Amino acid sequence: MAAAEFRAFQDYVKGRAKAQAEFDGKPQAGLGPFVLIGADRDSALLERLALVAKSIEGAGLSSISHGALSSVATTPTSAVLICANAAAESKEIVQVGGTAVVYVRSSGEREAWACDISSHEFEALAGTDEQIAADFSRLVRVLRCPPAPCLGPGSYFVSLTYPDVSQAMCKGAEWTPPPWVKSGKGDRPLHDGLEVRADLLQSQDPAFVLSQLALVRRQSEGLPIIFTVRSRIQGGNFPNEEAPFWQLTMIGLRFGVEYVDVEAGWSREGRHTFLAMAKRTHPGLRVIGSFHEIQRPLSAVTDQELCSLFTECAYGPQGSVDIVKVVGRAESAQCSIRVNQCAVQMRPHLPDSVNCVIAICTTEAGRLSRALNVMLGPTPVAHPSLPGVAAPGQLSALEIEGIRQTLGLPLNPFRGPDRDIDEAAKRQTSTDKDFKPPERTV
Ligand SMILES: O=C1C[C@@](O)(C(=O)O)C[C@@H](O)[C@@H]1O
Repeated sequence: MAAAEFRAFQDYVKGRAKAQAEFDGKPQAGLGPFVLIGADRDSALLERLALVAKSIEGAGLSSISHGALSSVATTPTSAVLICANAAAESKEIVQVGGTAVVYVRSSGEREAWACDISSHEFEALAGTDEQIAADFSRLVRVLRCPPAPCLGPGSYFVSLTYPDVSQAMCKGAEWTPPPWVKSGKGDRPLHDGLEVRADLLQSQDPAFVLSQLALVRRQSEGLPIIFTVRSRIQGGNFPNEEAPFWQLTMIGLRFGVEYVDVEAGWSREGRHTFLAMAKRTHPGLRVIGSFHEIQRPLSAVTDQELCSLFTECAYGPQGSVDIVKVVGRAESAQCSIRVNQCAVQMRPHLPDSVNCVIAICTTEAGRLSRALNVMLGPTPVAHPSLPGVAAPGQLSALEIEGIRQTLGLPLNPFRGPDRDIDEAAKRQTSTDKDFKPPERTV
């Protein structure tokens, strides 16, 4: 990691430094120049991508210069600085706050020197110039532009459960979006976001995770990526240890995901430090503050405890959490109603930065909560073509709309009639899928 803030956070995670970053609510203020590094053989690619970065409205990049890494300190913050083959250079760049150093490469081996001195990484997957430019623009926007409108009520994001997403994506010249992205009619994307559950991937090796993210972004039809690392105690498959969680979450930032999920079960100090760093260096990033209260049934959680979970999810530097998500474990339909009511009650007391709330329950008894959540915030969903559901009781968007219809609730008022939810889901339901809960540790 090269940018000063990234290095400081890595040191913090390794226990070598105290939390120090403060976030002043003006994330743009700390941005430095935008640096592209890469091997000599990729210099034409670097030149092309510098032009792409410069053309992005709102990114504040008005010129391109060429030079050595050591010239970063004197490069204007409005410049894209191209440093081809910076291998032999000093690491002075680590001292320059707010500077994004993007390691650009065409497919192939990652070079250790470039990984070491970069804060971000862009692999240009095979494809047309337009496809590569579209992928790169997304990284630039997260790093330089204000965030896109936040996912909100009525929207659905699919929780991907592939151990390897290449199972669902063709790697050939003609990239075909999978059915959880594009409807049979092919007019508009079916969902509003794609959640990459890094803990469910077959490997958490940085190179593998980065390549999975690159595939998803290429196939996403512009849908934002939500990057999640869920530990076992939180209903996922990752160890219940905080430092490895931050390290893997940093891989999501390194790639340039649009949303990151931060579980409120981790230490306040860790969350505060991470959020301060992440929001300062990624003005386009959105944060979902989550809590999974699933080790005990909701009947064992008092109203006061349940309400305070919403507040805890919003904890962080001012303005840093965009969405609050509380997940409980239901034993009856009553639990769904309770979690929903609690969300409605707490909503006005959350910080202004919180755009919306997600309040759902796991288990089959909790399905009602998913149908009710449609009015509160984005709803995580399954899809029949995925290998399984991400949580017990998770439903597809079509199933959720079906429940609303059956119960006589207003059909999703945020989705126009032109928005086909899913043809494939009419043939098979997500409930046919097996869910193998990770082993319980408590
Ligand atoms: O937090 C959530 C909610 C979820 O656990 C569910 O119950 O649908 C599924 C997860 O993938 C997601 O990150």
